[in-house]
Amino acid sequence: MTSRTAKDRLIVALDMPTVEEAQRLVVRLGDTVSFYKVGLELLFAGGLDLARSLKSDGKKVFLDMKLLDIGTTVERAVANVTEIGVDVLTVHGHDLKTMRAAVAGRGSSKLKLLAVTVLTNLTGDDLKQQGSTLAPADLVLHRAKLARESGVDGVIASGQEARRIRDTIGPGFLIVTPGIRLTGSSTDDQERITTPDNAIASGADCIVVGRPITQADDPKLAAETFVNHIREAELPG
Ligand SMILES: O=C(O)c1cc(=O)[nH]c(=O)n1[C@@H]1O[C@H](COP(=O)(O)O)[C@@H](O)[C@H]1O
Repeated sequence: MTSRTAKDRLIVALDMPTVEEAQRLVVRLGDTVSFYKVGLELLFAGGLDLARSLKSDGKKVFLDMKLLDIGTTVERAVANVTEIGVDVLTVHGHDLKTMRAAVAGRGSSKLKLLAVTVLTNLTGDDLKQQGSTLAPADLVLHRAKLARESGVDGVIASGQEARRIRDTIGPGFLIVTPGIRLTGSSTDDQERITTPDNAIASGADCIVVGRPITQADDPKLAAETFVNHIREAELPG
């Protein structure tokens, strides 16, 4: 996650119903994509085996489990995840206990832990329903500070919040941003979206892209387009 070629900064979310479909997509994407996210949908359809096989093919793998439970359970679950040999794991960033338990469970392994701040499909009204009086950007920043304090490696947030997180917390703290869309494309069920260019220019380390690539007529071309946007955003000035 520390390498910073434009290609390594694109994480493709393999949100697909079956491992076979995901494998076909990985073959089509070939060398264009080096980093994959395996999340809840695929995890309940044999996704862990796919995660292992992606690792043995030299890809980076992000296991998106969004863990949230009592500390003992989180700690032991994360300890078991370290045995799988993936690169990144998500936990919820709601409280210090969960994140500290994840850090304890990671032990001395190289597993990177990312805390999910406020899901990118949520708005201020959704937060009010949850009983929070904070605006999404303020709650994200609050949770990013907790995440820093807990010892996890970084956060998942919208690109809209990346600049504030980077300015407040500084370098060396990972910011990974889903909810990425090219200008004019469908937002699907996402709310706090940004373009890849804006996310990278705002200090994001990596962007997560699912449907704009997985459901594109030409997924390889779509992935190349996102890598090009990252590259352009990296250019000085
Ligand atoms: O943890 C995540 O990866 C995540 C957090 C978040 O706040 N928002 C979010 O969309 N995601 C994931 O990022 C991916 C976004 O997919 P698309 O909207 O299809 O690009 C999905 O796999 C989501 O599960």
